[in-house]
Amino acid sequence: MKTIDELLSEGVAGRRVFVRADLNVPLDGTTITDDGRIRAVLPTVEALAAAGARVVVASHLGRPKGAPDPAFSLAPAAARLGELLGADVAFATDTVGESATSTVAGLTDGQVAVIENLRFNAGETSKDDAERGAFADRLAALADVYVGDGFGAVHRKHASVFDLPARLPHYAGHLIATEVGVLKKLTEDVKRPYVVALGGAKVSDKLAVIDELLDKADRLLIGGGMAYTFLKAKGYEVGKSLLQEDQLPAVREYLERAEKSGVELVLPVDTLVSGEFPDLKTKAPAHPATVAADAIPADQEGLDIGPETRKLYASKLADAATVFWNGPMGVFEHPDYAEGTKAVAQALTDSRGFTVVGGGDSAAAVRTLGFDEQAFGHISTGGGASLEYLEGKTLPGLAALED
Ligand SMILES: Nc1ncnc2c1ncn2[C@@H]1O[C@H](COP(=O)(O)OP(=O)(O)OP(=O)(O)O)[C@@H](O)[C@H]1O
Ligand SMILES: O=C(O)[C@H](O)COP(=O)(O)O
Repeated sequence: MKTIDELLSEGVAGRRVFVRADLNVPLDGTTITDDGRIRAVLPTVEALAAAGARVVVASHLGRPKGAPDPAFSLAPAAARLGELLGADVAFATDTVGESATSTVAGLTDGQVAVIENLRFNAGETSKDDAERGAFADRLAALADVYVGDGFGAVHRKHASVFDLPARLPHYAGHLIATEVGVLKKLTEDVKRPYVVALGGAKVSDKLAVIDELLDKADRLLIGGGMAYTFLKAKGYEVGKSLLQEDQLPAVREYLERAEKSGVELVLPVDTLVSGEFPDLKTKAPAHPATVAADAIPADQEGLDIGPETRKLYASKLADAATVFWNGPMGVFEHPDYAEGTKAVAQALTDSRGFTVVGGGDSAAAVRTLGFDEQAFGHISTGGGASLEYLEGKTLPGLAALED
């Protein structure tokens, strides 16, 4: 894999460089609540701009349905990138149309532009190779060189991640190089006990990872939206909680395998529940109840791990030599459901082992809940991406950067 350092030594002045970043930041309306993913790509963008490149930054944001949707505009991220760079950043209001073409044509050496959310075009995420390829062709027309630096999206076989680098000379940016360097340590010579804590809401994406982790980790702690499919698989009622019904047979198999192989698969013993999802805007008090994990009422939804589980998980993390954590333990964006995530973050900061936090929301949680980033071994910008890397899978966005 060639890196940006090689590109810089070849010289980039006057060349149009397409930087595929992951600017998928959490938003409250148009306000960015955590800009970690924008900061993470700064070294690459700054180095290219300083070397006189005409930098075209592109990303997805959220999951719009293949057409423009103002709620998912990248405009706030472009503005924040400009603030962090201390420079004007041009913004194209489309991806490959008139605005993008003229914005890129108008760049002078050392200037930076951001184009609109790549997922406003159905070709970006299409499963059809030809449709993705056609979009990649149009993106390729905007640049001379490709730099992959959107680590959080390298597990996606999407046009800008997988097909575009095949069409241009391609290099890995600083963020991807750093992320891969750290995560490699967890696949090669991992110090034990190795404990993995999993939570979050992308349950269908992430349940499959457990299959592999059962062979690699010594202990798995399950929280967040992920937990309820496990509780259901054990025969408990989970009410209105997040549930991945179609994966119940697989989860039952995981429980059996863990039992046989001696891997500790630890599930919540209690949970905070409510009849309704909390208001994340007003943050009005939610008054959750605490119930045992096998006593979730039919009309209630589990929204955080409970106090006994917090203590249990802290104790299971205390002796870890290596910890990987992805996915908040609850709906941490609301203060009434943040304690589970805080307890796990605290246990990691107290740990003397090597600790890695992965994921857009997990990293945002650590920062917005007031933890010191320096107290963690590494904070990865990718959740799904880092999990799939740890699984040993070939990630499309990394494979595409190979020579
Ligand atoms: N019990 C729950 N019910 C519903 N949502 C939950 C629950 N627990 C956590 N969440 C939500 O999970 C979301 C984060 O999940 P997600 O899987 O996207 O993690 P992530 O760290 O961002 O990883 P990635 O980078 O792969 O997206 C948060 O917005 C949080 O509110
Ligand atoms: O938040 C993430 O994990 C990345 O930005 C990828 O987003 P996605 O899960 O919508 O592809």
